[in-house]
Amino acid sequence: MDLGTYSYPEKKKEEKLHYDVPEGVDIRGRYDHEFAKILTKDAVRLVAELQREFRNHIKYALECRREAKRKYKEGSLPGFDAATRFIRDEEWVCASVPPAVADRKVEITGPVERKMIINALNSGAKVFMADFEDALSPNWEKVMRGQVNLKEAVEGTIMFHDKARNRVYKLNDQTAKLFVRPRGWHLPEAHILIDGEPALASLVDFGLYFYHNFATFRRTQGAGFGPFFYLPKMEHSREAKIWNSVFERAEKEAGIERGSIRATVLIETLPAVFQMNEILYELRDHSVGLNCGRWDYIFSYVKTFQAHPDRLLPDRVQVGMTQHFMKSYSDLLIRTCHRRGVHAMGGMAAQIPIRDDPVANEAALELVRKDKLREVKAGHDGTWAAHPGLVPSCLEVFNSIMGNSSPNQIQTMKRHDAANLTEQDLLHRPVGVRTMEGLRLNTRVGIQYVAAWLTGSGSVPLYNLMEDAATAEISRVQNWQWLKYEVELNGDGVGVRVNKELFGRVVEEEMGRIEREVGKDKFNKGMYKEACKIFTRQCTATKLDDFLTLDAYNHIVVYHPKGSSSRL
Ligand SMILES: CC(=O)SCCNC(=O)CCNC(=O)[C@H](O)C(C)(C)COP(=O)(O)OP(=O)(O)OC[C@H]1O[C@@H](n2cnc3c(N)ncnc32)[C@H](O)[C@@H]1OP(=O)(O)O
Ligand SMILES: O=CC(=O)O
Ligand SMILES: [Mg+2]
Repeated sequence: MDLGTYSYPEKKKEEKLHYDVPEGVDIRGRYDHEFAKILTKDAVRLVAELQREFRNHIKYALECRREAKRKYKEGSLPGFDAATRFIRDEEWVCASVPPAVADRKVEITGPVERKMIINALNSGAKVFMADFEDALSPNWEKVMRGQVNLKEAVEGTIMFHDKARNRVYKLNDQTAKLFVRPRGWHLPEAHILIDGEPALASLVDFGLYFYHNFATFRRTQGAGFGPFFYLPKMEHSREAKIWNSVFERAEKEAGIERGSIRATVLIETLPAVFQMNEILYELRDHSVGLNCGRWDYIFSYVKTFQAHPDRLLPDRVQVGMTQHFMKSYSDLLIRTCHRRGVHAMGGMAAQIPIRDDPVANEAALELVRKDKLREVKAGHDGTWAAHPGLVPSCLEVFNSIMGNSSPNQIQTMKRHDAANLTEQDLLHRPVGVRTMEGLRLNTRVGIQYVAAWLTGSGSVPLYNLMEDAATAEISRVQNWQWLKYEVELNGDGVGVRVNKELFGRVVEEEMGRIEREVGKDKFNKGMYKEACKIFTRQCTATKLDDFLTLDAYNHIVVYHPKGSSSRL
């Protein structure tokens, strides 16, 4: 048994080896005999077929996003769509919840890394959301190893040998149920070319995982259903409709019943909050709820209102779930999901355990408990935990309100009171102040996150909080917006305005602080200077980049054989 260490083919041989792919497909990622077991001709054929069938729909959906953005930039506000009022008004429900995932009180999340997968599946959480998205830096090695790891996880054979600690990790008898989050529609997988174009990362992650695991998963985990997915960053129900068609196509290909695949959609963009019924409607045979992706939601609020200086956010730390627009979003999500018979999942508190400081650790845990108590009392059926150390507390809070034996509150917390939430509630201006420390923290966190991402870590602990692509995006777009409008830092009492000169000084000083904090050696060996360049450019660009990771992705693409050209 291979315990997580891989023997690579000799260099000379490696260059001659290549993946056996179907016509029209070219794989530019490094050859590895483990990856070749994932990139089989039939598995890649499914990905290629999905891409050929859906690429134009996806391109159109992305074009619609750009068109909506143009309107918001001209002053429009997102809102409910009059044309789909009938979907919101009529009574209908989604397909019933698969018994295997009726209870989702606590879901742990984490990147698709071997040790993390084993720890997460063993954590005592009901579900593990294995992430190719916010928590992963999607370089070729991570993405492909992630697929290898998930296959072994579904087969139940996954193991890891931590040689330094002489510790072997393997699965317990009882494990969490697996959900997989593929990357968003906007991201390419540059190492796979289909008909000369980069593959759509969502379809690569979905297609390869589905192909290799659907049969085993349905037998061992899903009790006849599955596989299960989380779907990120959608802005409109037309995007959910594409996913629904992708699922139907995959089910047909696999010869399994329609409605076997189930997915929870993250409501994590501002436009999508006005489309929750419509999204569930499109996916009604494949849905298993919605989730409050609070961090991307805040990012999306800034992005949507990038040209609305009257809607600037206060410091990032002040934009919590008790802000009126955030509370309204969570209440409406619960109301919508329960009316349609599916789970209303809560989101991620950013606090993580603080190992070396019991007092600070207890304070962090208390913040998490408070957040979870608010969620369960509001009617959420479950929540996310970033770390195994948080799972018992989250579970205890949910059980204390729901009772150990109730799997969810779908039928008991209808939240009729939230039916009257308006566009004004959902767009309510956030309250709070902006400070120099807010600007500094955004900068310090943003640069360190990008540095980690460039070296292969998509989720990192920074200042005792979990940081991932979604939280880092808030830091980036907030700096951009403050710079663009030269806002006054009104919380410090000194009335300083943010401009390029001030920002330049802040970047320099914060780079100095990072160097002191991480140490000269780590700083010099790391990618902090490159990260600083990327982050600073994005904060000061005239036009706001849609995603931090799109630009940064170009820095982690490695073609094989080396030197072959990029077609991104
Ligand atoms: C906005 C969103 O999209 S949220 C969802 C996406 N984000 C995430 O999924 C973040 C998930 N969390 C993490 O990645 C990690 O908890 C981090 C990076 C924040 C902190 O990780 P670490 O610094 O390794 O934490 P720490 O040192 O306390 O870990 C202790 C142990 O718990 C494990 N662990 C920590 N987090 C997780 C996790 N989420 N899943 C599984 N195991 C975990 C570690 O691997 C380590 O295991 P070991 O004792 O066997 O070696
Ligand atoms: O994906 C979750 C989020 O909060 O963003
Ligand atoms: Mg997100």
